Amino acid sequence: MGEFHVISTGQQSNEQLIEIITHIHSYVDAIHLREKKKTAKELTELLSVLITKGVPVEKLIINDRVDVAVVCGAAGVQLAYHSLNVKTVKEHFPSLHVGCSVHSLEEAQEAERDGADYCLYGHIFSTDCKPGLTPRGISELEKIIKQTRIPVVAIGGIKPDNVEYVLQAGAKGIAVMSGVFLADNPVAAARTYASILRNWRGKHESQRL
Ligand SMILES: Cc1nc(C(=O)O)sc1CCOP(=O)(O)O
Repeated sequence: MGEFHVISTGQQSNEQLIEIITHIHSYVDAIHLREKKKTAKELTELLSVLITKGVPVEKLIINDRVDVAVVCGAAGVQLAYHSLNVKTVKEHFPSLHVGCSVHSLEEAQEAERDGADYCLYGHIFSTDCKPGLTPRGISELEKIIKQTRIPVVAIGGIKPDNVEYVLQAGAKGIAVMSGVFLADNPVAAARTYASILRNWRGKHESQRL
């Protein structure tokens, strides 16, 4: 409970990403490199520098590029509808942590059947990253969580003041893009989310004792 995923925007240079990620990795549980415009070569160079600078491979998740994830020893991949399918990736790379991006109950259940380790479901709240699309909202999130057995991480418009709602709905965690990578101060932003998640975990773990 209370996992913190951050997702790169695809709008930043390797230098900017290195600067941000080397300063925030200790506050987060997973760093998704969602760099659709970067070549395999640019991505592997980025990963190589991040790893050399001490970013743990266990936290590195590569969006879509199974080849890059495997070659660089990243912990996982995040697959979308246009990616290799979850089942194929799991068959070939059983030790790779596989997340699947889903937008409906049917897709979440399919991801589960195919062996995904978790799914990212969104977008929950309105976000500039999905202009013109209606957000799915908390009650849909809750419905999906109740009807799937794999962990559901909530994405889309997650800001410090709405984190609690998605956790209350039963999400395994949150995934944040602009709230961290496009913040004026990404380190302070990451620290803020991490602190909210830590408080939430503290409160809920003590309630279970
Ligand atoms: C990358 C992505 N996927 C989504 C989905 O619904 O699958 S929403 C999204 C963007 C999330 O950005 P922000 O945290 O800035 O709202």
